[in-house]
Amino acid sequence: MRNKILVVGLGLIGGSLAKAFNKCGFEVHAHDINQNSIEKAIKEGIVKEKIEDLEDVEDEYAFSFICVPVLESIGVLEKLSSKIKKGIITDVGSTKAQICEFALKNRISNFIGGHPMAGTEKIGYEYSFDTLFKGAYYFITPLDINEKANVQKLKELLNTIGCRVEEIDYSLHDTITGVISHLPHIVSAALVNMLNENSIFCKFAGGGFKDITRISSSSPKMWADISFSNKKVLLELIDKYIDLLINFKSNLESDNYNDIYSYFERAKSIRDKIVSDSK
Ligand SMILES: NC(=O)C1=CN([C@@H]2O[C@H](COP(=O)(O)OP(=O)(O)OC[C@H]3O[C@@H](n4cnc5c(N)ncnc54)[C@H](O)[C@@H]3O)[C@@H](O)[C@H]2O)C=CC1
Ligand SMILES: O=C(O)C(=O)Cc1ccc(O)cc1
Repeated sequence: MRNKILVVGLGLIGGSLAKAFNKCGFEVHAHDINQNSIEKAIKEGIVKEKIEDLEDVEDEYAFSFICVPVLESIGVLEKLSSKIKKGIITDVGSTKAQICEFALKNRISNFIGGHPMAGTEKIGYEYSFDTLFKGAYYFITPLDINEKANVQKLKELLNTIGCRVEEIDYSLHDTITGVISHLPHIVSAALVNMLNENSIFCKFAGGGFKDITRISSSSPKMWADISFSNKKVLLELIDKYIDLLINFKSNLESDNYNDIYSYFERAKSIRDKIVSDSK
């Protein structure tokens, strides 16, 4: 049991975890509704066993990772928690309040929420790679019902694949990721949605446009799920964002050069600091 890991959802994140754990000597079993990714992973020697149906899961895993889109995660947790009683169940979902509140309500004390702050705009196992989490922040959101020893075990596992683990309250997590990840995806998609596929705008879209819109090539299912799962936070953030634009618009209308200058100056200084601090 000590070296067995189950991955449910063998896409970009599940596949990258499977590859990283396999490299560290763990035996990985996997379940996915898409058989192609599992078969490829078995051929590559990344996954040892395919789990056809979650009803058949044995209580033999030290860790089970739920790596499906967030609105699917609770259903998977419900099934897994009826089978896995000894090992730790965790997830990688981009939102944490919904699943943690489900675990609290149902007293699933072996569930610890998680979220790697690493990824790409690509979808599926074929784009997964074993070093995705190396040096990346990885949030975990322990609950009062969790055993401290289990939280420690999860941290140690994540450290072995190179993650910088940060413990955080699940609700604060959703506010932070709303600001730095979820709202930017909505804005990025809005900029692209201002064009239409054949327009002359697309022809001339250059480096800057491609930089700010790279993430709009991400999975629509994943981002629709995240939007609904973090609805309350996002509704507030969208209002704040609209206020910023309205303020910019009114400064432009009234030829207020100084405030328009300050808008860009403030953004440059914050952005430059983010980049230099992360070096
Ligand atoms: N893509 C990214 O950059 C990041 C994603 N996440 C989170 O990771 C999770 C997975 O995302 P990705 O790996 O990017 O998506 P993905 O689309 O590459 O992989 C998801 C996999 O889950 C499978 N799946 C879907 N529903 C299922 C179900 N009910 N039962 C079993 N398998 C099911 C799909 O067939 C697919 O193989 C999401 O919750 C997302 O919020 C977290 C950090 C970064
Ligand atoms: O491609 C990118 O830069 C991302 O934004 C990756 C990402 C997507 C979702 C997450 O919850 C965390 C990271």
